[in-house]
Amino acid sequence: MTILPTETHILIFPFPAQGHMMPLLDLTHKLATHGLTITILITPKNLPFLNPLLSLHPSIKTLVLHFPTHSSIPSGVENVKDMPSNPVHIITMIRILAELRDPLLRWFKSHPSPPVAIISDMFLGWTNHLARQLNIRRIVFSPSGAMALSVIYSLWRDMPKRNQNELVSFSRIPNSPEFPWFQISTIYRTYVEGGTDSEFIKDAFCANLASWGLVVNSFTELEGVYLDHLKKEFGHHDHVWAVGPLFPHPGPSSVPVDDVLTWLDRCEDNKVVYVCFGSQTSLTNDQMEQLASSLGRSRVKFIWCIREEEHVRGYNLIPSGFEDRMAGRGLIIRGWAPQVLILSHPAVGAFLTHCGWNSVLEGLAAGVPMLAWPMGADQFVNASLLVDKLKVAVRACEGATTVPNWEELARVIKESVSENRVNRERVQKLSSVAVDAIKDGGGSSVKGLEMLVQNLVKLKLKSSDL
Ligand SMILES: O=c1ccn([C@@H]2O[C@H](COP(=O)(O)OP(=O)(O)O[C@H]3O[C@H](CO)[C@@H](O)[C@H](O)[C@H]3O)[C@@H](O)[C@H]2O)c(=O)[nH]1
Repeated sequence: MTILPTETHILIFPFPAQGHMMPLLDLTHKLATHGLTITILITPKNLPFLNPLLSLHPSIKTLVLHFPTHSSIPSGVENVKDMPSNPVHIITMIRILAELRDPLLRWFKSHPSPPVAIISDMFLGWTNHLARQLNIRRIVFSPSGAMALSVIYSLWRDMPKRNQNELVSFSRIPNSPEFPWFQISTIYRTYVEGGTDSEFIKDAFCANLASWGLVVNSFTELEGVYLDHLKKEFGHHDHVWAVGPLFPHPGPSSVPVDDVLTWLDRCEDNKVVYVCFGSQTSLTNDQMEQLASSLGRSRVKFIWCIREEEHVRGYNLIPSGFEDRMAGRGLIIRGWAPQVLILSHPAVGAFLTHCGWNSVLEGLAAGVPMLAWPMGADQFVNASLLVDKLKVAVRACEGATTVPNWEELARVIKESVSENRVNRERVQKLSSVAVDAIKDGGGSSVKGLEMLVQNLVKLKLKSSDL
């Protein structure tokens, strides 16, 4: 019996944070291109994020479920981007989404041809329990890289405690990485044995490990050793698929995209520093002041994207008069910048980044050397991959609360666009490897995606046999 991809129905369940949603939506686009029948679970306020995807694939259905209410999430907020940048809020978001379990269960039970698998974000581990109850498969989607995911899994499985030398060692992971305690993800560091939220999160990560499959936004040529490690840890060797780099689809920008590109067109190649800390991170006003001083004194051209977070005082304040003083030399974007377009412009010579995994992949794919300022989550692991292993970045600063010294930062920024940059050639080589990985007709991630599709179609075949 042959099953067509269109007869295979899957449910996509993104976690509502830009850095998690956007790569999963690109994966969804690729799965739809392979002909699968897809439903995406979304809450009302996040629905507009699907517009670019739905206009490309009108056949994709949405399952819109009301966002659960919670005393610490203001009414109307349904996405991490609208919450203050604090890991506590992410934990609340992870916890509260589990309340969608019952409505989701009812939807499955009433659907004439329900999905045979759920592909859900790694922050939605509870969906594995639901999938078991429904006798279907759950596939974890990791928006983080394979090295970072190896560290995350290792933490929740082995539960290392804070020790005297403040160093956590991961001896089973290739190259035995070690990280100081403060660089370990806050979600793990704030774990309290027996605590309701903590035990829920622990159970969710263990459920990820027990899931049927794993899709990673990475590619073999970049993280092969860590992908192999995950395959061993995961137990199902052939159920780990690397499909990256995945990219965000063009969405709304806070400034006219043409204005930004025209501004860049007027700059010399490789001379502009692009500064952006992702969709969740805000700088304190002290950090803003030092960063502004270092950009100002370094005399480089720059684009600085600053997250808009109107409701939080003490953050994201641009020093008075700075913008006027920098007119012509620096472009400040408040809100959302067209990051992928900026990075791929030849004028951009360096990227000061918090090392969120999407930014890392976008910087690599564009062949732009990076200045690493990891702040939290998986970013210290990503920074160590970039700086120590791949040697395509240098350290600029580290820590969410660290106030950099402007002179030191100005020096690093200035050097990043100087003539004698050492790591530009290396990152440009990696860029072509990244592009090859997603090239039709043999790219490693294209093959990964095909294997994933085949496995999903086989699931339908098995369910039809029952
Ligand atoms: O003005 C902006 C700001 C961001 N982006 C895009 O937003 C994404 C940001 O993702 P990422 O760089 O990964 O940062 P975060 O938003 O901080 O992502 C969270 O999710 C990532 C994936 O798990 C983790 O690696 C990070 O540590 C975590 O903070 C990227 O695609 C950017 O291109 C824009 O297009 N314009």
